[in-house]
Amino acid sequence: MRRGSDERDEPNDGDEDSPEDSSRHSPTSNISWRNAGPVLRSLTLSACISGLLFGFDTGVISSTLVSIGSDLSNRPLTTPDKSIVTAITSLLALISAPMTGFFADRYGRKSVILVPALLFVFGAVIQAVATYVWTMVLGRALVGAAVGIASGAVPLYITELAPAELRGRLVTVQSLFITGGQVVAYVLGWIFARLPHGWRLMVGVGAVPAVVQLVLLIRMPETPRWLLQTGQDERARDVLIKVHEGVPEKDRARIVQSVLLSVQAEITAEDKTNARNDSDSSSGVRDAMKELISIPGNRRALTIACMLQGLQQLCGFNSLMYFSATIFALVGFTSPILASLSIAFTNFLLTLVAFAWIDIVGRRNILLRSIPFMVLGLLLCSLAFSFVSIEPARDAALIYDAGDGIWSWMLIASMVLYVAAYAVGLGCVPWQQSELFPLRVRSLGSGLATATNWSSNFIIGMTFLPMMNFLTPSITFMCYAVVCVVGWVAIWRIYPETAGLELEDIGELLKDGWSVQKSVEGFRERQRVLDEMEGRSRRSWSISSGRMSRET
Ligand SMILES: O[C@H]1[C@H](O)[C@@H](O)[C@H](O)[C@@H](O)[C@H]1O
Repeated sequence: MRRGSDERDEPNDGDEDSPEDSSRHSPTSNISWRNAGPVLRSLTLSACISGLLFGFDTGVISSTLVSIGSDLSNRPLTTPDKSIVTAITSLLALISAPMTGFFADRYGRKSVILVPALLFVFGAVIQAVATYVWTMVLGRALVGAAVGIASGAVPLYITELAPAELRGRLVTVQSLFITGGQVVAYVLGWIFARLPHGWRLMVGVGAVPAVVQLVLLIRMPETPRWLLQTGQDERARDVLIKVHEGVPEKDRARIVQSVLLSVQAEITAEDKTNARNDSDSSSGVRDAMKELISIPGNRRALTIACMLQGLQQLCGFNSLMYFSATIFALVGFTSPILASLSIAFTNFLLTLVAFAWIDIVGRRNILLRSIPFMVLGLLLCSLAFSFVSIEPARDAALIYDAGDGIWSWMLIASMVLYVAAYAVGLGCVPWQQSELFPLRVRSLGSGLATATNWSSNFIIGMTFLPMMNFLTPSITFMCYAVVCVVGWVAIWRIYPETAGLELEDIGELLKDGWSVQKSVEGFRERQRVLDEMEGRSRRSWSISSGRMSRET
């Protein structure tokens, strides 16, 4: 595969630097997923259980609502009951997400993953034993608070631990767990719905992975960046050595030293800025907030991170996640849950493609190439909806398909196209948010970007059904297509390629402008170097095994 090519004309942002500039600090280690080493793998996996719970708890609600019957407060759920039980999770997530920054700086990155793991356990148990609507709401609220914190803290933890070449992939493991959790939720919902009071099992089962995560995480280390920031240099070095276990020993010392030096340089520079600002500073968070907004590089990082997170939700994806079964039932599918499982499953499968490509093709490139397919999928949906009339009267006889069922199938095919394109790009790339921010404002910036994600998620959840009713389904899907087009232009103009760069270099990149052109050239250069290194190691392997082949 050709690596990292971005054939489109890039907007010229006036950068004069040579392409090598943006890659020169990166201690290219040629580390790969296969030689990532057990420490790095278990770190990622244990952190990502939060992703599984995030996906599970957001996916399980649709089947839960239809199976509760009169088990809560001795009466069937009313529409306001259903709305509050659903919305409280996103609401608490959007309130708790910005707090991640404060706690992550003060108590460490690992602690802010441990707390949501506990909340997930309590939330699941409270829901499973709930006998009143308000107890169920309390359980959903705890789970929401956990999802909000974990969704920002996990990418932060992994971003700060991962070697540059693997960062994109390792953060994408979280997305794999989220989408996998959604598939599990749909399948379990489908199975448990047949049992009496099966919904209690559906929600209670979420406690199991949370307990596993608590046990695993207790033995995991803090991130080297946070350790250095809090003066624990030796521990930071030890963690870095473990993380780079898969790298040949002669390179490892050089890489660890280089990362240590660049983080320390960043901390020193930040200390100087702090000293200058000390006279008018009263609180850490206020200072960090001031720095985030007033320093142009930080402001750019925040704009990009919030733009991507907003776009991830405002493109309308979760309207399908939450309501696809309802849509498929309305257009006359006899097995709407199965049809909606196809949406969740496509989302999961194509996230695997993102996992394979994100560091090779690059974040920017993957978005610029996948969003046009989302637009196509949405326009086809919109077209199909104009030939399938939906009657909210729930009477199958009133469903009218001008093409004898063809348009209903066209609808599901175009939704699958849209979801596939979403999963490859927009479903994952925004979660790379933490890499955009310099150390001092990283946790705050990530928390705010996560809050943007949850606020936009809340907006879509609240507006989707009213839009379908008042604007028609055709126009609703057209609106999402317009959001995607606007998003594409914004990405093309301001999102530089960050794949393969050390965290400290990304800060440099955004200092003097959006640096799109420079970043794309730097990325191509890094890919060329990696290709050469790969070629060299393949050649030396062939020589040592006495099989020098022509191909190398
Ligand atoms: O990255 C995830 C993923 O794409 C999920 O499928 C979606 O439901 C979430 O909202 C999103 O944040």
